[in-house]
Amino acid sequence: MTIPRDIVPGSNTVVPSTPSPTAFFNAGTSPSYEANYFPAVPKKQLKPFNTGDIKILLLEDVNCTARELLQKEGYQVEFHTTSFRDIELIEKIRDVHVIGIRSKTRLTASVLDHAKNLLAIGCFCIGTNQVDLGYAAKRGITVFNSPFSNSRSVAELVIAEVIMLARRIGDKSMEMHFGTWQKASTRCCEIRGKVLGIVGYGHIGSQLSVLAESMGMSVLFYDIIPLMAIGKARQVKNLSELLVLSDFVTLHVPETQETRDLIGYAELKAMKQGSCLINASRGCSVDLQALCEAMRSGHLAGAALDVFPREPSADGPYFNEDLGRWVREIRDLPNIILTPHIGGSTKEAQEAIGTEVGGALVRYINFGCTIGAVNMPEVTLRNLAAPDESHLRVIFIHRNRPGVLRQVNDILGDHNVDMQMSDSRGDIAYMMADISKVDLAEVHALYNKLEILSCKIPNFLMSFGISLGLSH
Ligand SMILES: NC(=O)C1=CN([C@@H]2O[C@H](COP(=O)(O)OP(=O)(O)OC[C@H]3O[C@@H](n4cnc5c(N)ncnc54)[C@H](O)[C@@H]3O)[C@@H](O)[C@H]2O)C=CC1
Ligand SMILES: O=C(O)CCC(=O)C(=O)O
Repeated sequence: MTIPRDIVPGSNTVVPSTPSPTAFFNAGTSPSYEANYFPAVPKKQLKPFNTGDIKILLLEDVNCTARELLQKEGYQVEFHTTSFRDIELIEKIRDVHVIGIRSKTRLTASVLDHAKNLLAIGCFCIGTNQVDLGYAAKRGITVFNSPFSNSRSVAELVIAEVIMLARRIGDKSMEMHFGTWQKASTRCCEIRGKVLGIVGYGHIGSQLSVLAESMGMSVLFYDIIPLMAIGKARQVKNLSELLVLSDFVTLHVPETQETRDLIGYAELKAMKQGSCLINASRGCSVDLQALCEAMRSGHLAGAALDVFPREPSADGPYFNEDLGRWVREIRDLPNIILTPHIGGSTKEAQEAIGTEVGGALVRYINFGCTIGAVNMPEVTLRNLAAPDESHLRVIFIHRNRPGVLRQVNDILGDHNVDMQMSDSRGDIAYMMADISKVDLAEVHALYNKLEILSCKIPNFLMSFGISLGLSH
């Protein structure tokens, strides 16, 4: 078993520091980012570890606000504009401590098994369906996302699409690009007075509801939970009722077992003759074969798709049959707006996401704070103030079993436990404690005692705090 290096050469600070699954920090404050969060406390100067040793891999063109924020902390940041497929991803993820992705990179259990040092995953988006959240938690890997920074952008795209479909703008524009002046506007209508049916009335659905009403539409929504309707919107009892009554149906549900093929043959048949379908949630929610048939038969007048069951991993001429036979069929249909998963891709949204997720990662890496995590209990402690040099922050991620805290506190008990917080989420519990009167020489012993507790999350390589300490 390895033990943590405890002294930064030339300084008197404790190094083993990162929070997975047993880690130690000098409790205190971080150089830059943290100042915004705990401004009132006279800060104890903290250098919890050599931030230059932290390796961060950012994929899928994560916004530069995040890159800058992470670089400013001194981390090593490797940046790529694309996502990677499994083999390449496995190579890349092997040694990094943090990976930042958007919606395309699939972090399955088998990929995560190769990530020997991984502490945290930043999903720079809303959806987290691309990550095996449960498995990550079992491995002590904390996952963060940005729950609503791009909601408005998606809602605005959808409202634009409602108008474009009503006026068949996609086709008109295409004709003009090919040199055809065709002024006929049969089957074009205003959206005022039409019914918008929203499936999933969460952040995006409810924002869209406000926009749609302000443009004179009537809004119905269906959600699996009872929700307060905004304005004059009305919640309907079931999906069928919504489908029968709506002129435009738009999906804003997460990817789950229940939302897979939510709209198939039967649902499309139930939709009003001449109505339109919009999907900017996840591709697997609509059976595309059924949609193509409904469009070809004229039952549906139009559709807008921003998401697809399979999407290319890089930009380029890849929206072709390699993704599936449905691509050809869809590309050939009239009045269908196709966009490359850009619902959340605005300057405002991406900057906000970069700052939010980047910030959450910094707080986690530097302080073990899990606020904003989607697969771990949310735990934080206030900072210790100057000038006490003998404080240590202990993070212990463990299985949620009776008696664990007693064991842990037996070990910490020779010191003063200034602050402690513990919370659990399912089978995983997260304990953070700030202890004082710790001699640096005692850190190894403390670490070793915690390390052998059977309830600790098994970590095949003893994780980052340790390997960082001893590997060089
Ligand atoms: N196209 C794009 O670029 C983007 C797509 N998205 C997708 O949109 C989804 C929704 O985003 P938010 O509104 O922020 O999520 P949210 O979590 O705020 O709302 C989702 C709503 O769907 C409801 N829901 C869940 N299962 C349902 C079901 N079977 N039937 C009806 N309602 C159901 C939930 O109760 C909740 O109210 C995300 O999960 C993501 O996949 C999000 C952002 C950008
Ligand atoms: O912008 C992206 O890459 C993904 C947006 C999205 O689908 C999400 O936020 O869930």
